[in-house]
Amino acid sequence: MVRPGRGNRVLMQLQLQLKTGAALLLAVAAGVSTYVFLGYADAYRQSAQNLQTLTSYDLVLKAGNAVSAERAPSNILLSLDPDAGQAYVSMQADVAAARQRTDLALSDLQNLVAKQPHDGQTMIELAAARKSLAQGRADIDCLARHAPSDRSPQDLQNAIDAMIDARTRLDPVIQNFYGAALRHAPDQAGIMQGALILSDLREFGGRIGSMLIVPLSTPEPISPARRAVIIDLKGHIDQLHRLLPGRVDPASQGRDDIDGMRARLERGFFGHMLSLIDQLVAHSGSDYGLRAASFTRQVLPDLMDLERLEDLFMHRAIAQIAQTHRDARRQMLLTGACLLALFCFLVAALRAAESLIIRPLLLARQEIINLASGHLSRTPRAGRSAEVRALHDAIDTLRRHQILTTQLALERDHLSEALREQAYTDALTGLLNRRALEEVVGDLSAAPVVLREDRGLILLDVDYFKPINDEHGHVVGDIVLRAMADRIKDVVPPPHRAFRYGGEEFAVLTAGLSMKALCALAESIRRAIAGHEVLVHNALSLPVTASFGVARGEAGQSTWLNLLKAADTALYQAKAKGRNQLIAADSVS
Ligand SMILES: Nc1nc2c(ncn2[C@@H]2O[C@H](COP(=O)(O)OP(=O)(O)OP(=O)(O)O)[C@@H](O)[C@H]2O)c(=O)[nH]1
Repeated sequence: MVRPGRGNRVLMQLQLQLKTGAALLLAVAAGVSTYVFLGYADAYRQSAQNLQTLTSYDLVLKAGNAVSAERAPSNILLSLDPDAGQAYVSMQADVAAARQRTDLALSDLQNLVAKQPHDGQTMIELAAARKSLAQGRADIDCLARHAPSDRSPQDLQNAIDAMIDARTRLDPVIQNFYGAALRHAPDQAGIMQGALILSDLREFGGRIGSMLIVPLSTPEPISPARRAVIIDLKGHIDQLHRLLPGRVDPASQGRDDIDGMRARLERGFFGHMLSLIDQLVAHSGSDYGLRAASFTRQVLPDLMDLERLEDLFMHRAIAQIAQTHRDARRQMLLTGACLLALFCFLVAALRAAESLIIRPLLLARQEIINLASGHLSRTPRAGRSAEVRALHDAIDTLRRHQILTTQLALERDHLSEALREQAYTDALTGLLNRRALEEVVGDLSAAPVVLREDRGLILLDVDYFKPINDEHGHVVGDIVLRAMADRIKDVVPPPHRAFRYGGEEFAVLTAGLSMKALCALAESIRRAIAGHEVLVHNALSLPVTASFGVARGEAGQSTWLNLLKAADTALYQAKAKGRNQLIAADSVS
């Protein structure tokens, strides 16, 4: 039995399961991808912040170095005579260039501090540093305009101290940025600390040199106070030297990388410069053999090496963070792209499952239902996969079988109908036979059957038929019988029915006719028979008559047996009365 509702539900459930499965898969994938994506997004955001922090830290170190470095050309200028000509003018230009670099670095730093949420103290310290720097520069410019002999040692020292003070004012600013950088990029702490140490070494080395400018310029012995400062600074330098990271390999001294610079520092700053200072301190009070300008020029390359190494340190740290930043961005984009691709794949898979599986199954199911319901024509199909094609082949086989079965059933019905007709038809006349009448009347030997509706029965028998047979033969007799049947057929209208009752005897069974109408019908038959001779062939035509017995039974009162008896008796009477006439029986019980 076909159950369309259930089949539909199964397919709907399959569709729902597919969608639920895909949604679950997508949710899990989305969850995992989002987790990974957020991780990379966080790393991306963090690395961007770290990069910003390190860049800012680099900026503040550069500003500190610029302030420290500005002292070298200033110190040389203070040891030159304004009448020295080109050397003086050239050094003035160097000082101006150094000041420009310092101003630029400080402006960058100030802009940075203004943008970032640092405490107001940083701005105050920065302003104080600029103020000291301006003071130092004014003092230097003032002193530089006078002949060396007119420059008092104290004024010189004041100018140098103002420049040192400017750098000292920057220390808390640098510490602030260092602390922030450590918090944001703790994995770069070693490099950042190394850079800070180098910046401090640059400053302390510069300060020792500055402590010697006045004695070398005057020249005069190094005062105990200056000596104490120099010893203190050397102590700091020793401490920082021990903390300075990096492997010292003399073999790498010629290279420009971190190891090369580190090796050069050992030989230059920690070797040559500190030895030179020790020598000058040891010669205090005698001839130093060196003036301030040449001293400064000798130690300047060692100090600049400190700056270069610091640059290398910071560059490496920034490059590493920048790489992390790029990696995080790439991974973030990759994860996002994978998530999108997965989403598109699942949607496409769902759509494909719907068009390649669900829809073909639904259509195939409908086609099977149609076949089962007797609609044998092909319905629209979908799907090209081998499995669906196999299903369609199976449906086609089923259709062919259904068509064959239907044809066989039709043929069987036709055959049954033909057999049935044959069984109830008289072969000679084509009228219904006696068996057909008995089918209506029932078994007369059993209990009498009362009529369920008004019935009329006309029995007619051909008169003197035996002589026809005898005289002309049975073939002619058969022709006469067929002619009788044709005339009866012509006269008896449906739904009344005519039968060949046996031999040369016929019966007409009517329903719902009154006795008068019944007699009129019998009379019509009689006239149709008696009115024209039967044309056997061109040379022979035979006059034929028949006798009629007519009876009528009423529904619920008469029985079939009595109706037949009454009609038969009436026929007998008609024969007896001379034939070619009809006799109507009395009411039948
Ligand atoms: N040719 C032919 N003759 C048949 C057929 N069936 C019965 N007969 C003949 O019909 C004849 C009937 O004759 P009867 O019973 O003596 O009746 P009748 O000669 O018609 O005389 P009444 O009926 O008394 O007028 C018989 O000779 C049967 O052989 C048939 O199918 N074909």
